[in-house]
Amino acid sequence: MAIEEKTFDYLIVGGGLAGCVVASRLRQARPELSIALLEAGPDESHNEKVLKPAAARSLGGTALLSQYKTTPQAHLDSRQIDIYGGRLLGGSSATNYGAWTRGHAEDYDTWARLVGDEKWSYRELLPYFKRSEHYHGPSDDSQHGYQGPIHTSSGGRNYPLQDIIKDIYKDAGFLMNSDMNTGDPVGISRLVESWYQGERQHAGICYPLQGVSVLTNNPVHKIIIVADNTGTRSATAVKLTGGQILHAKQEVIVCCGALRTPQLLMLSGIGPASELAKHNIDQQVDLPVGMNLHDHPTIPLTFKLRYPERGLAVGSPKFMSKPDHFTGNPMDWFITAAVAATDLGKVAKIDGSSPEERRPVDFEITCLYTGSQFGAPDGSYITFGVVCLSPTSRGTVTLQSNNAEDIPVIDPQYLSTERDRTIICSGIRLILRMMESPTAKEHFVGEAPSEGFSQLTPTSTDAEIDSRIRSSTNCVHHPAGTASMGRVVDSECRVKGVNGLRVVDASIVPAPICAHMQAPVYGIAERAADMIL
Ligand SMILES: Cc1cc2nc3c(=O)[nH]c(=O)nc-3n(C[C@H](O)[C@H](O)[C@H](O)COP(=O)(O)OP(=O)(O)OC[C@H]3O[C@@H](n4cnc5c(N)ncnc54)[C@H](O)[C@@H]3O)c2cc1C
Repeated sequence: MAIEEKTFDYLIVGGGLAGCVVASRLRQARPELSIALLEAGPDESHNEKVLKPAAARSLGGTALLSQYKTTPQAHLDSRQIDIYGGRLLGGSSATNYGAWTRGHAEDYDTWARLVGDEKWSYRELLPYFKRSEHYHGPSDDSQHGYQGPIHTSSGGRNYPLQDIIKDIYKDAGFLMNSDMNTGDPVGISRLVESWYQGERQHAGICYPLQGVSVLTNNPVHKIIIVADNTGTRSATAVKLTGGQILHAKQEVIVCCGALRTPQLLMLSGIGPASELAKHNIDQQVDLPVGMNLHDHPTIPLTFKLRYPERGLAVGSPKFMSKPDHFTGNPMDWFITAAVAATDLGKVAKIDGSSPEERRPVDFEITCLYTGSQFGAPDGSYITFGVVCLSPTSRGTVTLQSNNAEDIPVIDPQYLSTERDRTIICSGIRLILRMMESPTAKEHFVGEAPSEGFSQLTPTSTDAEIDSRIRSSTNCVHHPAGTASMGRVVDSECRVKGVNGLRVVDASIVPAPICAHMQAPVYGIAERAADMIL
């Protein structure tokens, strides 16, 4: 696309979830501003694969979903794990699975404490969470917004196994939580999604961009930083991979997501000296860019249905004949929980941590009414997932080369701490125990491992479970923390040591949030837009 204008008030780099929110809010509040939103990928907002939940499964393998591979993971049998990221207007909000969870109030209060600024506490962020959502659920003005751009709902779910799964969870002692998005997600809650009436709600279409110069298919290669004669550095422009330069009168705002934002900062000379030197990049500012990568690892466990002919899961003709089964994810309930104190005691003995160091949430159990480990789903299986929501493992994003189009080197160090391995192991043991209940036995035959694995049961040894963890853990694509607030940006999202440069996206989250990341990032971007204004 030929770009007519060369100078804008704001240059927003990355037209993903956060970039669209910031561009839209700045323009709505101050229509006189000239704003360019520079997105590496195309605008495919009305593509069926983006809009419809069933078609969205075929986004994999297309250019709209970048498939990043991690480095071989030492604690996962040296496997390279796939992490996906959307590369189109709307970013990962246009390619994600649509789960809408806010996390625990304590996550944000910890964040506020870490950076010494109450603005990031749950109480202070709440208006921004509310501002982003249009919740189609019970009325609770104290916790929810009903006029925001993103329609969220848990309605329309009519899956045949919903009561059975709920009963299994209740029999295990978990209490119902009627609304997991109030700052306390603990318990059994119904899935809330950003699929609404069978269509994806994503930032690229839900946040109006009229009046913003949306420049798609325009990857940015670097931010141009100039120093004045006092040594003060300022971001003044960006250089596109095609060589063109666009100037910013006020600010450059980087919103490229937790894998690409650190890459762009380093390509621009912001990062650790040793890393930049490897690629002959002159250092502008020494900041720990690319450190502190955190993500949520997960492991699937598939169970075989006793009566698949009843049409209980994806693939069975009876299940497939019901159109309302495809208006969102084929799942109903989440369990959100902390690991048992006894399990933490075991961790404390190994890593020297205090067993009293407890968090309100360590993991989540999901249950998808589908299973595909033997090829295409045939309606015979369902799949539980254990997601480690409060990992203590931290990894890095570093440079592969000094070309913005190359994929950075991603090393999340999944399950590198005893605590994280214990959390996953506890979740697996919980599922195995729950599936021994009389209700579960009536409906399921047992765990159905893929070829080459032995079946897990409640009597499986820790070594057997550990072996499964190493060979089957992957991730739910929630990377964050690589331009961490407090270390790389200040509590106003400004890059330390460079005027006119901010980061607003999942990169700034300093410590893991017990949530799927889109609702938090919408809140963060709303908060940041207000700050910039
Ligand atoms: C497959 C998948 C499933 C997920 N499922 C869920 C879920 O169910 N629930 C949930 O809450 N979260 C989910 N997530 C995570 C969630 O979508 C992300 O955490 C969130 O979108 C992050 O927002 P962001 O603004 O930080 O980055 P993104 O939304 O990823 O946006 C980054 C944007 O920057 C662009 N960009 C990158 N580099 C450049 C460059 N050099 N120049 C110009 N543009 C650039 C990219 O193309 C992209 O559009 C999922 C993510 C994926 C990928």
